[in-house]
Amino acid sequence: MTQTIKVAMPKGRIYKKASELFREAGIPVRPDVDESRKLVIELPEIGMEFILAKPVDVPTYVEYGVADIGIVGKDVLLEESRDVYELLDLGIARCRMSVIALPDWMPGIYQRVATKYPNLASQYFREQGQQVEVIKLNGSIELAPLIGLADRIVDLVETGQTLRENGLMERETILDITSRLVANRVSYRMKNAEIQSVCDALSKVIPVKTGI
Ligand SMILES: Nc1ncnc2c1ncn2[C@@H]1O[C@H](COP(=O)(O)OP(=O)(O)OP(=O)(O)O)[C@@H](O)[C@H]1O
Ligand SMILES: O=P(O)(O)OC[C@H]1O[C@H](OP(=O)(O)OP(=O)(O)O)[C@H](O)[C@@H]1O
Repeated sequence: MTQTIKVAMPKGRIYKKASELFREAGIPVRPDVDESRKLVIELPEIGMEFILAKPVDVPTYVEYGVADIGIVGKDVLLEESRDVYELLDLGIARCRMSVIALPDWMPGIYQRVATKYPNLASQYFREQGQQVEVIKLNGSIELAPLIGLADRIVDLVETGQTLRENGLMERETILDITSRLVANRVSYRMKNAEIQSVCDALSKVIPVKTGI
């Protein structure tokens, strides 16, 4: 007998691309989450259930096994350090994590860095031998150097539009990012055939890397 697979899907910007990928793989997830407030979507006809979560919480749901698999950006996966299996690079929501500053930024003795990713940023600057104070923010990170909260920021860059419109410069790239399919360790053993078949279906429709 096949068992139901619970999937933690990130709401927000990844949802559209991830749901498109599922539909291309023959799994009929609803294309748009904005029109409804329903957070659990059951698809008993194909033995799947979708949980719509805040992106940063996806690894938590998967680690605790309330979702068998989930979709999450590599940025969040590394920042959260949850105990999950990374199964597939889905090639969607491609961007990079970079160190960013105003054009006149100069290295100084006492430096502050603002970011949504305090763990990754602290590790990066430690490895670079740079002593910095990391300040955690939850969004609009590019504001921090503009209004004097921080000297530099660590944030995501996709098109570069946010940097251009705020007169900021990318100094170094830390990491290339895409969304990943992750699995709970126990589910991966107990529901292996079902998880593997989702994996196989998705891997056939992963977009080919173009550019950046
Ligand atoms: N500009 C971008 N281009 C491509 N991918 C991005 C971009 N910004 C974020 N991502 C990816 O999408 C994921 C979710 O983005 P983000 O954290 O901005 O969430 P959101 O969808 O806006 O929801 P929330 O703000 O509620 O967390 C990130 O973890 C990252 O992997
Ligand atoms: O290079 P771009 O194409 O301009 O994309 C980069 C921007 O996208 C993300 O912000 P998001 O839209 O998630 O807003 P927030 O982090 O400020 O909430 C990221 O934090 C950058 O600010």
